Amino acid sequence: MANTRNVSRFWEWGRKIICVGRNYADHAKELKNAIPTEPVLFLKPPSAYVREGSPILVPLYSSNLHHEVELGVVIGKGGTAIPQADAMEHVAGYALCLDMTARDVQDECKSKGLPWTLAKAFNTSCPVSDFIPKESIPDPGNVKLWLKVNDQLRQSGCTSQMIFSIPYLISYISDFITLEEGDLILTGTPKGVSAVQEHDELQAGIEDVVTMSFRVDRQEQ
Ligand SMILES: O=C([O-])CC(=O)C(=O)O
Ligand SMILES: [Mg+2]
Repeated sequence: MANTRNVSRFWEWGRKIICVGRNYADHAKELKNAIPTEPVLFLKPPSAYVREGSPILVPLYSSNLHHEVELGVVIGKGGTAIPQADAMEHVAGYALCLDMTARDVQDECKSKGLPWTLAKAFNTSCPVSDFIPKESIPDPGNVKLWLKVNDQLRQSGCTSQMIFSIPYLISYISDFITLEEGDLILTGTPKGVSAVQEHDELQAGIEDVVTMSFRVDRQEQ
């Protein structure tokens, strides 16, 4: 069994954040991306974490910062080439996460064939909830996620819509990138992504499990 106690403050561990993109067909379509035939991966550094009480900062170089609500999977036991059948033994728990994305920068990177680093990995690009012990989400393949901006519902989806399941993702990622205790996997966002502005209030939740809220500020010059 994974040791859930150790990683309950996983954001302080300095471990990697592995993000899966285009894992919901409805979101891939809204951004006019093809439905992937294998997982699309990118990384955020641990400096991207932000916790409730601190604001999400719009980077100086972006004028189109988007929210993406996602289920995060916290790794409790590391491994390489983890078989799908064993994958859930490596999970300590979950977190509600936002994959904040400078969409204008990402669009430019995409058109130039450049990596998404400044679009996805800037400071405060990964707001996270408290740690959610594994037992609190018995079926991570069927949880409802939602996000509101200033009390207006923008995203509402269910992890049952994921193209690649959590066990598949853990197995796939660990073939190439060794997973370590305290790593976080962001499993992709459902449709409804949209822009946020300075002074907006974001509220997000996993139905019946957790809610969190963040204020948006502009980064100081
Ligand atoms: O930027 C994107 O659209 C890819 C992504 O992170 C997601 O689908 O969650
Ligand atoms: Mg995302």
